[in-house]
Amino acid sequence: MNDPLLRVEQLHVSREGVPILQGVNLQAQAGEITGVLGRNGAGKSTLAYALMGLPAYAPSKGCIRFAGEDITDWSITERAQGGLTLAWQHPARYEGITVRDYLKLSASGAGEAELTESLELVQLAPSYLDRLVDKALSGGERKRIELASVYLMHPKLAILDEPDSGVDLLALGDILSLFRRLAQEGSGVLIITHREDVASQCHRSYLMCRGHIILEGSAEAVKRYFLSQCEPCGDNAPEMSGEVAKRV
Ligand SMILES: Nc1ncnc2c1ncn2[C@@H]1O[C@H](COP(=O)(O)OP(=O)(O)OP(=O)(O)O)[C@@H](O)[C@H]1O
Repeated sequence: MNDPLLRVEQLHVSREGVPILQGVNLQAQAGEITGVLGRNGAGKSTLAYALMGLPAYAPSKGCIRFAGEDITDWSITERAQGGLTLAWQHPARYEGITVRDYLKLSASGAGEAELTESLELVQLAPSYLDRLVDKALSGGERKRIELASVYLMHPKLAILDEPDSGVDLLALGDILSLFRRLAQEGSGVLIITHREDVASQCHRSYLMCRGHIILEGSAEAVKRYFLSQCEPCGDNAPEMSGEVAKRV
């Protein structure tokens, strides 16, 4: 098998002295959608921020290899220039900038037709190009615009942190078809989600629990395990030991 686009090995990340990720191993391939499924607090966003290179999430141990390079010590800018992009769980507002100009930050050479097509893919009318990316846009509209900008970037790897958050009115199928299209055009897509119906659309999935990857396998098998085993466990959460995920 080809070297994967992304290979994470034994990643450990702490926040203010508290260990959050504890030996995470995972891979993502170009042209595929990979899912990381887990309940609230499992460590999914921490993983996304560590992959993107946010300084507060620098790993204490482990290695991130991307497109054949060890990027563990690369800055966010270097990772972005290398083709890694993150769509945030809660997209930012950019006061005073139009949607057109915001999208052009992702694809400076894009013409009007390309910008309009990217909005169509997230079910927004072309008239949104003239709107401002400010508080007058709903959270769901900002999220769709952010997803359109990720599409326009054609990144090597798009990391999508809870990509459906705030988009209740947008049929899940619409955003999933956007991700499928990104993958068909050659990007790797890493979806981070607590929704098993989102994860079930991936080519492969990982199940994360309390900072560990506990299971990897086909999206359907991981979903089945999640639904049958992963009740919210609160204080009764199992102690994690060992760092090798079960394969299903
Ligand atoms: N600065 C911090 N200090 C201590 N614990 C932290 C800190 N930041 C995050 N955590 C804890 O790390 C765990 C993982 O957080 P993270 O946001 O990565 O989870 P998540 O899986 O993305 O959750 P959600 O689905 O709710 O967004 C949580 O228990 C959280 O409380």
